[in-house]
Amino acid sequence: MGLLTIIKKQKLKDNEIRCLILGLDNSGKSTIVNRLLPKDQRSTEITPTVGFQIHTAHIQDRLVSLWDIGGQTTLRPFWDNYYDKTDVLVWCIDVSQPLRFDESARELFSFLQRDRGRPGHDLKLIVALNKIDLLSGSSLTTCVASVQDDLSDVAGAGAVFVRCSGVTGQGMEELSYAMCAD
Ligand SMILES: Nc1nc2c(ncn2[C@@H]2O[C@H](COP(=O)(O)OP(=O)(O)OP(=O)(O)O)[C@@H](O)[C@H]2O)c(=O)[nH]1
Ligand SMILES: [Mg+2]
Repeated sequence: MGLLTIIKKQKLKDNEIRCLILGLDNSGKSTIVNRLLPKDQRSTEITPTVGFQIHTAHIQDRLVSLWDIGGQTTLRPFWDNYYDKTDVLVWCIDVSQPLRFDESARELFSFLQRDRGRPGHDLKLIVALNKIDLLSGSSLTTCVASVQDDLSDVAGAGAVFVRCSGVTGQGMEELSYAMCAD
């Protein structure tokens, strides 16, 4: 391999972001990841993730590896394995399911227990308030306020909240920007 090729590869690597997408089952993680991919690489059908899937995409001029891990109860003990090398954690939550907000907050808390010094330092935490297309008007306002209330203490002051819909694509630009902004 020539020196130029090595330098080019290193540059690409330096610019790479490792993004971990976690959250409860059915919150829409894989649907969001699918939306972040170029149109010709998107799946037409998303099924519950058993284990994990890794995709790589150019987002906002950065090379991003997207680690999409299944959220079913039996898979959650394995989440820890992915924490260490993560640059950006996208915590996905279904805003249309207020009955699961507590469970989501508890799981995020427990996950961050691994190393609470990281968020806001070498780990960017983004909370994706997904499925906003299922709510409108005052119910959307109420649910978003409630979920932010439940999660903001756990997520910490530096966390960024983005409203989005993996199905309609609303808010995906903001999510991409939040993932890649310095
Ligand atoms: N209306 C609506 N439905 C969504 C949205 N995002 C995901 N869904 C639906 O929610 C269901 C679950 O989506 P997935 O992307 O498989 O959820 P997941 O979080 O990856 O689930 P696990 O892999 O089991 O952890 C699917 O039927 C999706 O079509 C959204 O923004 N709006
Ligand atoms: Mg999935």
